[in-house]
Amino acid sequence: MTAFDHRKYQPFPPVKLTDRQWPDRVIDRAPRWCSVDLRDGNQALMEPMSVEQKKRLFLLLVDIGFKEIEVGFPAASQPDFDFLRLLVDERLIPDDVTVQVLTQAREPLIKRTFESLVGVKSAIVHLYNSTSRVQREQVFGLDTDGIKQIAVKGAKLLSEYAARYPDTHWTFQYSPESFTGTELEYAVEVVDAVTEVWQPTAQRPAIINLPATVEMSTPNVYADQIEWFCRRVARREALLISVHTHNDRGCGVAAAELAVMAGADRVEGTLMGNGERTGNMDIVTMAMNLYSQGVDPCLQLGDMDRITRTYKECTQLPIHPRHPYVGELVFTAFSGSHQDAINKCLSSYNPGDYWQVAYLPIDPADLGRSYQEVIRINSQSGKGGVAYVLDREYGLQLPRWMQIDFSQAVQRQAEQEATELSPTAIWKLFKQTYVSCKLPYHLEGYQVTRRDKQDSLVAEVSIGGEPVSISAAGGGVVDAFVQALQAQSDHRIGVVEYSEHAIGQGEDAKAIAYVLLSVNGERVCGVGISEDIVNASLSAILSALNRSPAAAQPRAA
Ligand SMILES: CC(=O)SCCNC(=O)CCNC(=O)[C@H](O)C(C)(C)COP(=O)(O)OP(=O)(O)OC[C@H]1O[C@@H](n2cnc3c(N)ncnc32)[C@H](O)[C@@H]1OP(=O)(O)O
Ligand SMILES: CC(C)C(=O)C(=O)O
Repeated sequence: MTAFDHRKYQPFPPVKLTDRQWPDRVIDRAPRWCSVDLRDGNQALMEPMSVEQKKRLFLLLVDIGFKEIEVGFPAASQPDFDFLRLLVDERLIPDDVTVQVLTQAREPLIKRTFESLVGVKSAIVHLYNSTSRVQREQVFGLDTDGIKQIAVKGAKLLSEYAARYPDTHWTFQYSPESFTGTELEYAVEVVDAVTEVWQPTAQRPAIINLPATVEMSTPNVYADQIEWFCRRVARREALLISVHTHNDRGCGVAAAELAVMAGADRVEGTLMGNGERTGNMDIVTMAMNLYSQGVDPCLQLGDMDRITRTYKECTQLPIHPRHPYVGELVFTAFSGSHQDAINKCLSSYNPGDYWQVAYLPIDPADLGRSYQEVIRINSQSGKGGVAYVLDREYGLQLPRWMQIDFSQAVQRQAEQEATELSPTAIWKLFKQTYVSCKLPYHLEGYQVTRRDKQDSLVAEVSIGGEPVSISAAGGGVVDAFVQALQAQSDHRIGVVEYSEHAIGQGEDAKAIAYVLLSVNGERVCGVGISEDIVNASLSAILSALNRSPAAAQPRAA
């Protein structure tokens, strides 16, 4: 028997709900969001945030548009208490933002919690106690009644203390902590007992938060739990059902999404999912998921650079490069077929169209990211990606046959170096491969005369170091030059493909010509770049000849 013995664990029991409604629902508007970065996120940090860091993160959360922010557990620590006082004393809480604070159901802690809130215009006091079987039996050593009494006692204390501070608009929140490990009938019983004390109304609702304190099942089971609870709980119309999921199984976002479909009105979570163990539900991901479905997330996430910078500075945590929507690499494709598809979709996308770009679920520009990073080149890349980089960085529009030719050189180089090739390295390789090869053929000068739709060309070419004058007439200068070269050598030379365009604009503009020659039946590409298009075209032909093994042995007459 190995230590990895699955019989140690038991499956999570399904919820008996045969007429569940949530699978057919869609989310068509954002839930009420509550950020718990400054509490649940903070309590999970190796070094909890300083007051100064908390202030910076709070201001960011306000700018993002959170209207409910859990700012701490003020009775638990002096920095949390001091931070709340700073928010009040420096008048940092906007009128449309409600701060939330967490407390256990113990009188000294509740008393201190209310003291920390003196002078706040509006606040949510969040009371919790664990209700799960494991906690009842092993942590608290109490039966179901004993645990319910903790909640009821706490609820009464909240009402009593709130009455002492009538200048603040109070909202009460209760969490049957470890809800996912609590029998549903019992969770309803405890919550009903709490709301019996508070007597919430539709005008003055209480928040009932149903946490997946530990994620214990697949998200559909959590959704069943939420739908079941919403159907059975008393005073449903006077309650805001909130969910607070953790990510132990990696499904924190999915669980919150399904829970909203199952009837939750409100979602608690943190930026980038920081929080206990594998983290809280990631609000950025859930909000961006909504956005990518055409639903307004009601959070301003466009300045993602500021969000990630502040997050990293305040939490001292890195962000994984593949973190949904936010990671450094999530808008980057290295692989060839992805690059090809992205390149094609981006070139046919017009602003105002629905976003339909393969492999990019959202427009990187919406998060302040650039198209620059979309395609990067390594040994997994293909011609489309290389062409995209050369176009984006250097204005080159490689014809397809040229893309195929050059991508082989890129592939070889990427494999040799076993690393990513930067745009500069690709450009250097392009010039080395096509433009800088000046032996044995080199163009020294030329003269063209056009008469009766015929170009007569006289060109000075150095062949293997020997200056040679060649001449011919043809339908165009390229045709004339090829004929002149052919007459000069033993080789059969034909132009299979030709393409040209300008690079840049104005005085600095250059011409680039691409050519695919057939030399004794063998295909070879060449490129010429020059201030003038004729020079570029002739140089492209010589570049191809220089690259042709057959023509590498010229017969200079
Ligand atoms: C899922 C969550 O994230 S819940 C939030 C968790 N966050 C934190 O704990 C961070 C801040 N906490 C703290 O700083 C401390 O725990 C404090 C200051 C709140 C309390 O510290 P202590 O008084 O030393 O108690 P401790 O945290 O060990 O609590 C254990 C005691 O409180 C009781 N208790 C725990 N939770 C609750 C609760 N919600 N309501 C009432 N009593 C509770 C336990 O039964 C235990 O009682 P016992 O001493 O009679 O055995
Ligand atoms: C206090 C509660 C809501 C909590 O943080 C949790 O259950 O994870």
